[in-house]
Amino acid sequence: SSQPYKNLPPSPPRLPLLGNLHQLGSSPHRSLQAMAQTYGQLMLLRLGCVHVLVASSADAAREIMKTHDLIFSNRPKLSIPAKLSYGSSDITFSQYGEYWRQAKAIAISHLLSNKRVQSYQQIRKEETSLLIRKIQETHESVVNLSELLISLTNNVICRLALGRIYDGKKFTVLLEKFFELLGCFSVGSYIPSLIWVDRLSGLEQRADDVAKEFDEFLEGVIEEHVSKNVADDKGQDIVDILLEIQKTNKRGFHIERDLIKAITMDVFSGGTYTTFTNLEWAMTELLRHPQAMKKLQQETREIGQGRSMIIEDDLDKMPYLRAIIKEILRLHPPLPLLIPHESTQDVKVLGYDILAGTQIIVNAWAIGRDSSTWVNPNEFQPERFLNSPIDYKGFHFELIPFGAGRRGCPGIHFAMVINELVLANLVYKFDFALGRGESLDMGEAHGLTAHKKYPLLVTITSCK
Ligand code: HEM
Repeated sequence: SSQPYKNLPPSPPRLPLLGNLHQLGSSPHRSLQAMAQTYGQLMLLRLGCVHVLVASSADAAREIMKTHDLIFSNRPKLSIPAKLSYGSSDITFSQYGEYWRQAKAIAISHLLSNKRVQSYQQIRKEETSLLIRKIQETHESVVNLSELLISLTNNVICRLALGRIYDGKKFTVLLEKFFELLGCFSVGSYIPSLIWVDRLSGLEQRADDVAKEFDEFLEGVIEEHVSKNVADDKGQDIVDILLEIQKTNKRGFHIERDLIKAITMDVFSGGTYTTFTNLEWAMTELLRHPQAMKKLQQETREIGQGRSMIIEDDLDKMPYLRAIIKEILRLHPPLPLLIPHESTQDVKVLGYDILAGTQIIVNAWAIGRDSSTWVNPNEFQPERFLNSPIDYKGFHFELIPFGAGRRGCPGIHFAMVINELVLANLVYKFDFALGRGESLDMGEAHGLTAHKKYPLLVTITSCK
């Protein structure tokens, strides 16, 4: 090739123009895992015109997100996400640099800090009781748990971010369209000469339309905050905090209105479907594994002592709950391929030369199921975490559902308190059986997050 003196990672054979694109299939994390079994923990693909390095082992991930973290902290320019993030001027899709550093620092120290997350306790409690009440009061014999969980996560995020619930059909449909587009494959991002395919298919137009509609919605939300007509929560929501930082300019970093809107969108795009996906798979695996369900119920019922609800202070005393959540994140990371990174310099990784401008995909899904690290990697065995120091916070590279290093997820604590609280309460309050006709299909939907393809339908057999 054009770099004969370089020691490039192994590459599968490729087609002209497409490269390896046609091999990704509808479940890229699975196809890439299979390819890595032949080509190794670091392999170099060509997706259209783009060189893509795929990391499929904990060692390879550690090299990328720790040893050479700085070099790999850029994001590739992706045309559809750019349209949905004010031209990549948010945290998630912005290029590595001072702007991103400032924006991320705001998220970490002002919006998603432990103290801030703590301050939202009441909202989580209210929304969890509402979920319980909805289940108690349902007249249906079969409950669509997926629908209830998505509505819970949307409501919690809406209240924390925007100060009140926007649950009208219009907003729900807008969010759905937004996620669908984020997960869409854009041909033009990989084969620029085929950008017309995205135009012809209407993909670009749809992204522009959704971006515009979201922008108008967020403008309305900001106006409402500026004129202080927020109906619901008295505490400060994320829009309030951002407006205050803008006004006082206390970080010495001027916040444009677009950044306020872009960060608010990050909270939705980063926080809703991921959180929901985690809860949905947790309930699904528990229904498939009645022993684990029983053990978790016992744990919550011993701690709950017949009180009306599990509260956040109880969660620390529930090691089995935590083990279950880790096991779910290992088997079903909501973003199986994380979010792509990009290298900014030539660098040597595990003996291979990686060129500047290479796109990086870390297969967190495959790493979580790597048989050289995990015993019975495809089995749901939460006990494996009971006496194990392994955590998901980005220090143990065998379990990286939130990524790691500079680009790692800033919302881990924010998401996990919701998930622990909701899961603990669901199993504390109810006994479940599978809904009629539900055979627990384990299929994954295609798109941004690998949530369940079909909704989880359950029957409530008793209520405490
Ligand atoms: C179970 C829930 C969640 C999962 C599994 C998850 C996972 C991830 C992953 C895999 C990344 C990319 C890491 C990388 O590039 O290496 C990420 C980034 C990010 N997440 Fe999360 N996330 C979750 C919840 C949240 C929440 C609740 C928020 C905000 C309220 C959030 C905000 C973000 C942001 C802003 C980024 C971009 C960071 C950057 O590019 O510097 N996430 N998340």
